[in-house]
Amino acid sequence: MRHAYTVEQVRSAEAALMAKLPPGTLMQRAATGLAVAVSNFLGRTYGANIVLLIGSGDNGGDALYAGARLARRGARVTAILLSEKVHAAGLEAFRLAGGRVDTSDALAGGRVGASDDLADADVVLDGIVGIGGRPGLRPDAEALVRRVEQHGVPIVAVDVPSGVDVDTGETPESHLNAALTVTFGTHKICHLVDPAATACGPVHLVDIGLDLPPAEVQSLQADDVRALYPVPHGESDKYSRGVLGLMVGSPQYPGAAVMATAGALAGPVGMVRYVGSSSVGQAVLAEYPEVVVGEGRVQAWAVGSGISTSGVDRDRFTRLIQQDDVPVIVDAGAIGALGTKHSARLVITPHAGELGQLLGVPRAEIEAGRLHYARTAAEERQLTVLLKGATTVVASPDGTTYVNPIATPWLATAGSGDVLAGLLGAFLASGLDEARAAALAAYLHAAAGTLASAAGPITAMSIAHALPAATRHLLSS
Ligand SMILES: NC(=O)C1=CN([C@@H]2O[C@H](COP(=O)(O)OP(=O)(O)OC[C@H]3O[C@@H](n4cnc5c(N)ncnc54)[C@H](OP(=O)(O)O)[C@@H]3O)[C@@H](O)[C@H]2O)[C@@H](O)CC1
Ligand SMILES: [K+]
Repeated sequence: MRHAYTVEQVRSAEAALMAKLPPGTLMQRAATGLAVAVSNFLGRTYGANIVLLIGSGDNGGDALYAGARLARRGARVTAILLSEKVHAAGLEAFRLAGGRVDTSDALAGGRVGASDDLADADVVLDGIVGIGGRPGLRPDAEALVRRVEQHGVPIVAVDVPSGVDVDTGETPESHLNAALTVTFGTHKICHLVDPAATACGPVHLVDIGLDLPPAEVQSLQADDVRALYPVPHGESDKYSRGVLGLMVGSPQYPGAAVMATAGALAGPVGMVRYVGSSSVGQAVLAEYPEVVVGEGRVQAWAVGSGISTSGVDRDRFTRLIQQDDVPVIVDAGAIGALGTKHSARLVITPHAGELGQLLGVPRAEIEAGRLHYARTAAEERQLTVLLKGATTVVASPDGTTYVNPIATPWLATAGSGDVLAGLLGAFLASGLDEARAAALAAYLHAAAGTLASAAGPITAMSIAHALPAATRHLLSS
């Protein structure tokens, strides 16, 4: 599991550890890990041209100490100071190691020399601001960063890409985009949550020995998927593996029922029941003869994919969400049919527009604050939210939050959400709790999309068809 923490949690863990160690130990651990990561990124150190952008805090201190190490190993390292006040001991160590300080009118924004340094750089280290910063780049920093981008020089962000909101993953102001982020002690929320997560690039974690409380945000990794996946055993039968009821698809969108069924049958479920109009039932049977069409006992329901809100059978839906023994996935049109009260355990699977409608918030605001709004909806409505998007967020009413680590823009294809609803239903019917079922489904759906897209553009059915191979690969690796 990958865990992410708030700045406050990181600061108090750092303070507790620093109290037990000689002064400066943590920064030296951070700087050593950073220098190694930069060397690995470059593939060489001797002779490399490295530029440091240095802000006023300890983030700049990390970069200066790492720069000193790289200079001692033969790199040509130049620091551009963005503040009159920088980490004094770090600057001294940097100078002693042979590091150069670019003084070319740096604070006034002229930067003739800085421009030359940047044009020749193999990499730029962003030590402008770390977890102590406010979102946004100041004009000086912004001008330099844009120049780095113009020269096409890759940026390694120290701890976090400067400008992002560390605790929310939001990017309300200008920020930089890193080719690699090297962070210390633990992941922070901006490393996992978009849009900031995209700005981080790959994230390399340097262990500095922090002792941390339970995490704010978690992200499943391949070994978690292996541990959680309900693999059938010798005593399993179709009922104990779980029966999923699908109330999805409509005469207008019969394909949604076929795609949700495809997703469900590629999951861990023992049996799928279809309940709905006979023409849609026939379409499902034509593709999947193993489906049982008609009423009967189920361990979970998936409702709403391929049904408009006006097409939802309100009486039936209200009864489903007022019982308390069978969890219900509420997708697409059914999200719009949700009232304020329910007794069943619910998982809603909106995209940003649907969540916006539910909360009365513009779609763009949801996109910019995905974590916040997923959590708000989960808490206010007392249900689990799987918010679809480039990075899928799962938030449950008790605060447990997962962020899907795999993003593939190819997943944005018609019917992809129907496959996901079916797959999620399969995990829920197999007995997993809502948050884990949603996190697993999002992970495998994205893994299957990634696998399928290796051969080019994908359709929803190709995602479903790649699910068994993606699952097999994960379970056997
Ligand atoms: N603590 C530890 O044990 C360890 C910490 N470590 C490292 O320390 C980092 C945190 O250091 P930190 O607390 O000094 O904060 P940091 O982010 O460098 O600077 C904050 C200052 O920047 C300024 N500023 C604010 N917003 C800004 C903006 N948008 N753009 C530009 N400037 C802005 C503002 O000062 P001002 O300029 O306003 O006077 C503010 O005071 C952490 O990320 C990690 O790298 C590691 O060594 C591991 C051990
Ligand atoms: K930084």
